[in-house]
Amino acid sequence: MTEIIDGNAVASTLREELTGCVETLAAADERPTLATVLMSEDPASETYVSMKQDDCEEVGIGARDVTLDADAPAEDLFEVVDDLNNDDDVNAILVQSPVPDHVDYREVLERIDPMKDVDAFHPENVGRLVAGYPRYKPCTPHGIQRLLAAADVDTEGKDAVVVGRSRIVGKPMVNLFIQDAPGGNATTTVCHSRTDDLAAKTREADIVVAAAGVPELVDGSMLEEGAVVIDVGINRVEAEDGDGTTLVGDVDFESAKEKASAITPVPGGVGPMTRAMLLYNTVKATSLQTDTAVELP
Ligand SMILES: NC(=O)C1=CN([C@@H]2O[C@H](COP(=O)(O)OP(=O)(O)OC[C@H]3O[C@@H](n4cnc5c(N)ncnc54)[C@H](OP(=O)(O)O)[C@@H]3O)[C@@H](O)[C@H]2O)C=CC1
Ligand SMILES: Nc1nc(=O)c2c([nH]1)NC[C@@H]1CN(c3ccc(C(=O)N[C@@H](CCC(=O)O)C(=O)O)cc3)C=[N+]21
Repeated sequence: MTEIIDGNAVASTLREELTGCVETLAAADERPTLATVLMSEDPASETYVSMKQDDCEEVGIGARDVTLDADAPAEDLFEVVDDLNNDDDVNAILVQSPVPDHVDYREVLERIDPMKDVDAFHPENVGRLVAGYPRYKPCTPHGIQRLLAAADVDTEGKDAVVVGRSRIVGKPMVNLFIQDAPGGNATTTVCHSRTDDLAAKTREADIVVAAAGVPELVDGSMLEEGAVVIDVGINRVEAEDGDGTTLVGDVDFESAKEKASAITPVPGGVGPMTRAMLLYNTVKATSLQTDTAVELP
């Protein structure tokens, strides 16, 4: 039987556990606060940001939301980041990507206080991760590690193939998989758009993480029997019946399910875990900044 890994359930348990940490911090008068910054009129970005705010409310984390016009000057965004950096009531900052073309996202990321950088995209946090002593683990790959653990998948000694090498998913996933730490010690191959014969690579894998942004790129014919399949893709495509749009992953779920021993669905797989790990990092950030000990789940 193929296990369908329930990201909503794993995320919900984690949120419940984090509520206790938030209470501990609040009792010390240090209730965590996450600021999200949205500079986009993209409906998907608006949805994610509002979901993050609902999550915060559920676990008792304070939410600040800053919205900027997509055509505002880059300086406005820099100023918002500076103000949030200097605001002692804000523990965590997330600037939703993508930002408009006239804004250099790299400059934004370098400006965020690394202690408040709960995405873990600041070069200091990336460097720490690569060097093997992460402060914050990037939310999506960290969430994937938690999903694998919840499905009793031991990564040690396994062959993992990561499809995609982005800053947000592929690269940090590779870095977590190759750490000598729980959830790591996998022998890891990273594939991208110039990879020759992707199917030959994925067929060698015990664990496939698909994060290419290409609808249903990985299908059952590209998998070894018994592989564990993690679908990161969130692609809104036209519904097959021509009636509106529907969400599909980077994996062809139906054919992949026939081969996989365990697989994440879209929606309800990696997405909810990304959001839960953001709450986790916000709690961790608050604990680090205030020297208030919490037992992170
Ligand atoms: N569930 C979640 O929490 C999250 C989901 N996502 C989703 O995950 C997907 C990937 O996101 P993101 O990493 O930001 O995307 P990017 O577009 O930044 O990166 C995509 C990566 O996939 C590679 N790629 C593209 N086409 C192919 C192909 N045909 N074969 C092999 N590799 C390919 C690209 O290669 P190259 O570098 O050569 O261009 C690139 O490295 C998207 O659907 C996104 O919406 C993203 C973040 C969080
Ligand atoms: N600075 C920054 N940090 C991010 O972490 C970040 C970002 N920018 N930009 C965009 C991507 C994408 N991302 C998702 C988070 C949750 C879901 C999620 O919860 N998805 C639900 C369904 C969503 C829906 O219905 O549209 C699910 O998969 O079940 C999806 C995608 C975070 N991102």
